[in-house]
Amino acid sequence: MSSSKKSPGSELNPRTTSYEFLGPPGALFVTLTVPIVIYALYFGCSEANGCRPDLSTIPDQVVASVTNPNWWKSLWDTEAFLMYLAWYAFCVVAWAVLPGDRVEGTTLRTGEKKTYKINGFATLLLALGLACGTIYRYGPQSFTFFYENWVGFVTASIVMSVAQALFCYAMSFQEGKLLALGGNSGNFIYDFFIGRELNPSIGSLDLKSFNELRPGLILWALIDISMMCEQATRRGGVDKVTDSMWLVLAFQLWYIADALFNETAIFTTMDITTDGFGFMLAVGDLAWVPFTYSLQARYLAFKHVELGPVWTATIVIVNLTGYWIFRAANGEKNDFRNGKNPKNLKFFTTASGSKLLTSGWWGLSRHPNYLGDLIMAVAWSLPTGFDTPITYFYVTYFAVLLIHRQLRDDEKCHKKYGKDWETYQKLVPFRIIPYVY
Ligand SMILES: NC(=O)C1=CN([C@@H]2O[C@H](COP(=O)(O)OP(=O)(O)OC[C@H]3O[C@@H](n4cnc5c(N)ncnc54)[C@H](OP(=O)(O)O)[C@@H]3O)[C@@H](O)[C@H]2O)C=CC1
Ligand SMILES: CC(C)=CCC[C@@H](C)[C@H]1CC=C2C3=C(CC[C@@]21C)[C@@]1(C)CC[C@H](O)C(C)(C)[C@@H]1CC3
Repeated sequence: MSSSKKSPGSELNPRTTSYEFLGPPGALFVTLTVPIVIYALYFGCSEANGCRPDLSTIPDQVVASVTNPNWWKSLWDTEAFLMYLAWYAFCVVAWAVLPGDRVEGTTLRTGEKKTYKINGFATLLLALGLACGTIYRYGPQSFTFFYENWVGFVTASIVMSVAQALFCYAMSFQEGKLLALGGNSGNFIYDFFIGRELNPSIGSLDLKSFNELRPGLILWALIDISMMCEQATRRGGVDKVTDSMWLVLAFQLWYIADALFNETAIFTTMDITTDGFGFMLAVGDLAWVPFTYSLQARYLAFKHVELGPVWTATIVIVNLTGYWIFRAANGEKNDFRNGKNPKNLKFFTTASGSKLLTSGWWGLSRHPNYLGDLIMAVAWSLPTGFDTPITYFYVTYFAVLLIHRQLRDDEKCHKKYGKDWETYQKLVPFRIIPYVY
């Protein structure tokens, strides 16, 4: 920490009195549902069923697997678990040894600022370099292990998420910890899910930002590459990979590289400023992102969709439009929160002293960045064609997540800015999509 002003006591760590996610039952529901959905997307969208599961047989299949006392053994793979641990260790070692600037985050309730090491992009380049080197030297068939051992890797990442969430929950009871305002209800299920401590760390390694940007996000890139290799192996070479697979790979790698290139922009997001690090973020970062966001690439590994130039160009335009809105909006807010206003945008000064942009992208809606992200989500699913709705799961889930997130953020800002937030809502009436929502 860069300066010490107040040490966290009960006045800085008040009890959480209002619940989100419908309280402990909702938190328990999401805790159990997220791992189930990750497995269900794998079994429901498989090569065997062509990603068109026969819904009438699902109840019988579920009963048959759950009544088999050894069902859990089919989810466990020691080799995949060890490989996953090696991957996680690689990310930690890369963070420790690769050079990177030390950058301060936003000001915490204590008046302090945390310092973060910025070398996520270098870690991505190293991981991509090693993966591409392996594929170049030994061929695409040497990099298909994620496709072949999918379930084992999913289980490994879920075990890691549970372990980290439990560890952080236990450590949050140590003296002097700054807690998340929303994660200190006293109810284990709820606080474990939301995250009790705001910024848990081991030494100078901040677990929340590390997990959000490195082991899960970079793994997503490697999984996509592995899916491309699976398709290349089946089709007889990387030069035979379909245009649809190249599009998904290019769009998602670009998104991941963008997040890591703009690593410091994460410090003004809700996850870092507001949420604790609990099971929600741990499983979201480590399991959900790599194994559900790569669904389109996994589908294309076994279903070889050819788009042709017109569809390809159309989808590229959709993705570029989304990316332009997403990057410009996040850039405007991030610059502004770091005391810069290069476009001379209009703003509104609240009684708290904090300012809110009212022109540029942030004058069009209260979350223009969500709109750009959603448009990109559509562009990532379109290359899979229209044979199955399951590859559009990401678009549907993401729309629900962003609408819910917007509601949570509105509530947070209302608490923070009071009447000024209502004035701001009148100045910028649309929530996400200008003139629509
Ligand atoms: N791919 C994925 O799965 C996901 C991607 N995302 C992306 O992450 C990015 C960050 O999202 P998120 O953290 O939810 O939200 P935002 O980046 O929109 O941050 C919200 C915060 O910005 C500040 N703010 C709100 N309005 C203004 C304004 N007019 N001017 C200046 N500051 C303002 C407020 O904080 P304060 O005033 O306190 O500074 C508010 O709490 C988005 O691009 C989103 O699309 C998010 C979730 C999942
Ligand atoms: C279902 C479930 C458990 C959901 C938890 C939500 C998480 C999956 C998402 C919460 C916020 C996220 C962000 C990104 C990935 C998804 C999660 C972790 C993000 C890292 C993706 C890349 C972007 O450029 C980003 C850095 C802006 C973004 C930050 C928020």
